[in-house]
Amino acid sequence: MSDLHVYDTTLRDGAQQEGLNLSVADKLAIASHLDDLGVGFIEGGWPGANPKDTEFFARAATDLRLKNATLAAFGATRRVGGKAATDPLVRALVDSGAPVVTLVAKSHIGHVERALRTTREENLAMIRDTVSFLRGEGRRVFLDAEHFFDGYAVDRAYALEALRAAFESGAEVAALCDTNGGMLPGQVWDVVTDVVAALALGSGPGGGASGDARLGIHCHNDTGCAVANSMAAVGAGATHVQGTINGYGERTGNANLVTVIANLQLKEGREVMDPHLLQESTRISHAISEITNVPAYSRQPYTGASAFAHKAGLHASAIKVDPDLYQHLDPKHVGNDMRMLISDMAGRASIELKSRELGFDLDPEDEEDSALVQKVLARVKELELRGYTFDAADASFELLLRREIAGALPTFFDIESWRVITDSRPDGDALSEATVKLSAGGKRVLRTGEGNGPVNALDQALRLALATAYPEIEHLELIDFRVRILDAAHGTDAVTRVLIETSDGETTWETIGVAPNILEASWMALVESVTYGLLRAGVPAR
Ligand SMILES: CC(=O)SCCNC(=O)CCNC(=O)[C@H](O)C(C)(C)COP(=O)(O)OP(=O)(O)OC[C@H]1O[C@@H](n2cnc3c(N)ncnc32)[C@H](O)[C@@H]1OP(=O)(O)O
Ligand SMILES: CC(=O)C(=O)O
Repeated sequence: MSDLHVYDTTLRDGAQQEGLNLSVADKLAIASHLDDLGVGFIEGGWPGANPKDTEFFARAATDLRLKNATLAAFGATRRVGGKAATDPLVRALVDSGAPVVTLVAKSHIGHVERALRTTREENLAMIRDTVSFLRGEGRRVFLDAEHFFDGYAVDRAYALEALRAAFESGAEVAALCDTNGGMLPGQVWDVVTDVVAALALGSGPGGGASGDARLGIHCHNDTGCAVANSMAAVGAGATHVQGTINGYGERTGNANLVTVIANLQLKEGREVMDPHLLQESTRISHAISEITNVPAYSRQPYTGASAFAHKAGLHASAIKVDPDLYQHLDPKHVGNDMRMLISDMAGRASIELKSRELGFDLDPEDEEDSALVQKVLARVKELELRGYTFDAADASFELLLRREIAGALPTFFDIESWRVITDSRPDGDALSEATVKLSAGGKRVLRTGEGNGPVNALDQALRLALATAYPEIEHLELIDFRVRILDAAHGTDAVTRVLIETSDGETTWETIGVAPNILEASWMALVESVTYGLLRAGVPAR
């Protein structure tokens, strides 16, 4: 295994993302996932800065059993003119019990003079005093050299002096921070190369810094280069890399740690972590999205839902021969999957591969299968012209395919008719009432449902009508409903596209309906959603 430190700051810098607010329980749950992923260090927050972070460290001491990672507490150097030993925020770092303390310190002379409003000597004294004190308290100390790259451009000698002060006082790591995120990879490479030489680093164990000292990197993504900058720094000699899961962080975020690790390991051949743990990265990235309540970014490299999803027919036809022809690596390395998307850009190969993904092995050499593929393809193209979008409604595509394959789709129910009315009421609210007539379980059923809107009422009525024949329907929940008016420029020619997301508590699926009338489109998507739910549950037609 390589000697590179993998340092995660999701719980500290990640939590500085706009709209992200983690409870102590959330932080503990995320820390567990990070440990499962195999990161070396988990920065838990800033104890003393807010009660939540203080409590996190207190609870971590009793509730968190880390297998792989070491916990780090983040904080600042002591106050100007004070003493580390009596600084309450420095004391809180010790009291956190974390074995590692990461100190943010100024290395940019402009920040020393204008933000700290002190002298260059006092800033260096703050670094020395705080690092020495924490070392004396038995802590490993890492230093985050804030605004290092901008500071280096203004006064290289002073920026280096700040790092020397930290190392001479016993810091193990000095992480160069691109705090404003404005750097480009070439600049980072040049600066890190120079710092490694100037501080005579690179002669230590593992090709790292001399003695136990290491140079680290902490990048923000303001130029869209956080990952590339982190890679450049590691290439130039940094042996400690910081980042966050899903690239969370202040402003445009931090370097996405999974992307950095996967790049180093799978592209550059460095053994950063156990390959089995890397295979957990997609699952863990998504599990953490659930906790943060920030929707997973589908186009995220390696772990995104679309990272190995293929839409173009030409891609599919080559992938049929060998997936490597249109994929930069096997998604299994990061625990992701290849998926075929069906749309009007599909070709026969797309339909064949998607069918295989769904468990239907259609043989292109077989005349019947080939005709079926051609028919499905033609149907998809015709429907997409009318406003369907099957790449957002996988479940509806599966139903379309099954309708063409003899015996692949049971007839769960037959709709006779449906109707909705909406009443305005004296209290100002409007209430909708829907009536559905259908046959299921060998009986004709008529049910009425009420709802706060017409689609809600239709959903209720459909469920009531099916409940006796299919009690399994109780587990299905409509979780999202999206409407889009297409070709609105044509006024009355406009059609409505409705996408419905449904859950059975374990998984979710999307269905689609397209019609000139919004209620008709909604009804189509609802019927598809329920049909697919019954199919997934393995229920026989009754
Ligand atoms: C680059 C980064 O992202 S570093 C992480 C930043 N994270 C955060 O700021 C989140 C947590 N922060 C907080 O809760 C609060 O800002 C606290 C508790 C740390 C401080 O709060 P307050 O005492 O009210 O001070 P305030 O936030 O207004 O100002 C920060 C003070 O720290 C000083 N300071 C800034 N950097 C450092 C440093 N590296 N070392 C010592 N002091 C510093 C500032 O000069 C300022 O001093 P002043 O009060 O004499 O003006
Ligand atoms: C320390 C830190 O988060 C930064 O400089 O960006």
